[in-house]
Amino acid sequence: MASPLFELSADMRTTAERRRRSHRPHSRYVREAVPMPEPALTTRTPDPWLDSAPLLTGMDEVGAGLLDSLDAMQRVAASAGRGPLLINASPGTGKTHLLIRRTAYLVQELGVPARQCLVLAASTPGAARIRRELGALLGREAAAITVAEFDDFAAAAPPELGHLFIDDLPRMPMRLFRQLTDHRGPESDVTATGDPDSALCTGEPAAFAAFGEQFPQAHVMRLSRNHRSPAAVLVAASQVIEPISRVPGRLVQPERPALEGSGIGRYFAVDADDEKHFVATLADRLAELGVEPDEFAVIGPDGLSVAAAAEGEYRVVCLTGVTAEDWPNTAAARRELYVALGRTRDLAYVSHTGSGSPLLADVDQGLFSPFGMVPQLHSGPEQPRLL
Ligand SMILES: Nc1ncnc2c1ncn2[C@@H]1O[C@H](COP(=O)(O)OP(=O)(O)OP(=O)(O)O)[C@@H](O)[C@H]1O
Repeated sequence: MASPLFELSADMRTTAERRRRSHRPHSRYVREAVPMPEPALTTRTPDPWLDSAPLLTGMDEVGAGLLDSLDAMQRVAASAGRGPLLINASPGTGKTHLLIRRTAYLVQELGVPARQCLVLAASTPGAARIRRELGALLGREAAAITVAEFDDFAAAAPPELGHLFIDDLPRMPMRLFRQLTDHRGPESDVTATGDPDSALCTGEPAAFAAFGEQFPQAHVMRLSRNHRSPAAVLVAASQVIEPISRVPGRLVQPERPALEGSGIGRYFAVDADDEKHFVATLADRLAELGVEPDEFAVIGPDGLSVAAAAEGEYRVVCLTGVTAEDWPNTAAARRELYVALGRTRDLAYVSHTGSGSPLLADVDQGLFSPFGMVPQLHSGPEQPRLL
């Protein structure tokens, strides 16, 4: 049963009734007030080891300890031998998680000197995460590993020819890629990760494309198990990116537990004020359910940009202002929608006035839980038809 908290406010009901009354008699749609469904949140954080165990039979001796939290494909990639390696996989498949463990594994198990490792991340939070997790895995030895973000490193002196790890290669500026790789042979020790579909740049992500030319013998590995988002969000994100994907035919397998009612909430707002009211109501309800403010990302005119949100992952992502004007059917908007949905751990919402972005029409409508003033097919008397 829906909680009374999600009933529409009295003034919204009045607006709804006014609209219904003013509806033209031959119109096919009327709007019906639907209360917000109760947010479906996970209570359990998956245990990487238990969840991956059935697939790891026979592999449990490989990198025991350091690689325990990896699934089978991640473990194969993390423990690969020397030489160039490219992990091409979608958001939430654990590319960064894997890169960190590969670095630790090479240092601790294969004897690669820590001071010869250079790990580069696209952003400050990304570099901080890598530093923190390497510290937890390697202890004091981690301090000898250079971890930097692209922007800082671009200004620094060229590195020694050690093992190079690049997280989020599609975002690397081409000049930095050249600076780092021009003097390296085709069999150099370079591990890079990335999803070309997530690059918000216009045109091909140049450094990602150049990796294959610079290192033609690189092993390219794909990861299909998604450890971040629920199935409904993954399917919707795949349907949005599919027409323009740079990696056609990519498989995505959800690993997060499926929850009842865990579709994508779609709020049909009456106007801008109503949309703001919805976001505030949602924020209050999530707070009551124990969702911390930094676990709830509002993306839109009054919230984060997609690029800013792309640095993190959130239990709840709410995309506001998803209108035809602001989210037209363009490759850039499509990519942004794919990236934004991909930040979700538990629940995603989209909200808009009017009928919404045409990109939403590419998503299987059964994946949405519509609420607010939802258009309904009018079941009035049939119109006479010409024979
Ligand atoms: N094998 C695993 N078992 C359980 N959780 C995992 C596993 N691998 C990764 N995760 C978790 O899944 C989430 C996504 O991982 P991560 O951020 O490394 O993915 P990513 O592919 O780098 O994502 P993005 O491209 O969006 O930055 C994180 O919360 C991470 O802790």
